[in-house]
Amino acid sequence: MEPVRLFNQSTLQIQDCGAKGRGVVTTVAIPARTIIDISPILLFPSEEYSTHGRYTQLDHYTYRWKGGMALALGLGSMFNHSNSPNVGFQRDIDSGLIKYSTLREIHAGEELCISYGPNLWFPDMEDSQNQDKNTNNGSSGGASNGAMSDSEDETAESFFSRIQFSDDDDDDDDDEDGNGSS
Ligand SMILES: C[S@@+](CC[C@H](N)C(=O)[O-])C[C@H]1O[C@@H](n2cnc3c(N)ncnc32)[C@H](O)[C@@H]1O
Repeated sequence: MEPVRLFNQSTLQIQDCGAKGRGVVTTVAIPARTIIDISPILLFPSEEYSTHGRYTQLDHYTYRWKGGMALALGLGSMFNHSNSPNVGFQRDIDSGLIKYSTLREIHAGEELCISYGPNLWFPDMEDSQNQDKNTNNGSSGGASNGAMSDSEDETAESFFSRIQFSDDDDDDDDDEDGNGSS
């Protein structure tokens, strides 16, 4: 593999994003179509993932990948979901990397979000109905909310089909538009 230059992330920070848990926020404005991060991945072969990984915290963090499931190391695991994402991603299967780029101009202080696709496994806190519920219940929500129990009875097959991050080498252009659903 050729050496890959990574990015200085001094203008991005991880912070508490309320009911969504931690998220990535920019401290400066970023122009559209700017690469903001390149995350190397750790590949879990399909069998290992279906036997072990899916029963762990990885269940919240992995991307579909050729031959299994991939954990993005670094920022790639920290982007929350939005139905109107401001960041797209493109997988480089051969190099084991995911490249993240802005889809539009982003203002200082904005959270950077990708689209996980249509089949979310948690109540989307960007959805105003869920925000209301969260406020009314006084629930903290976030990465460990009860939504995961909804998937406990799923088969491995349905589990793999509900994970949003893009599944197909040929749909990288879609990913760039933030619509990299399976
Ligand atoms: C890849 S992790 C993102 C980082 C995570 N927020 C954290 O604190 O580690 C995905 C998890 O973040 C939470 N999440 C992401 N986007 C969300 C959203 N729009 N609404 C509610 N929860 C969200 C969910 O719990 C999901 O399983």
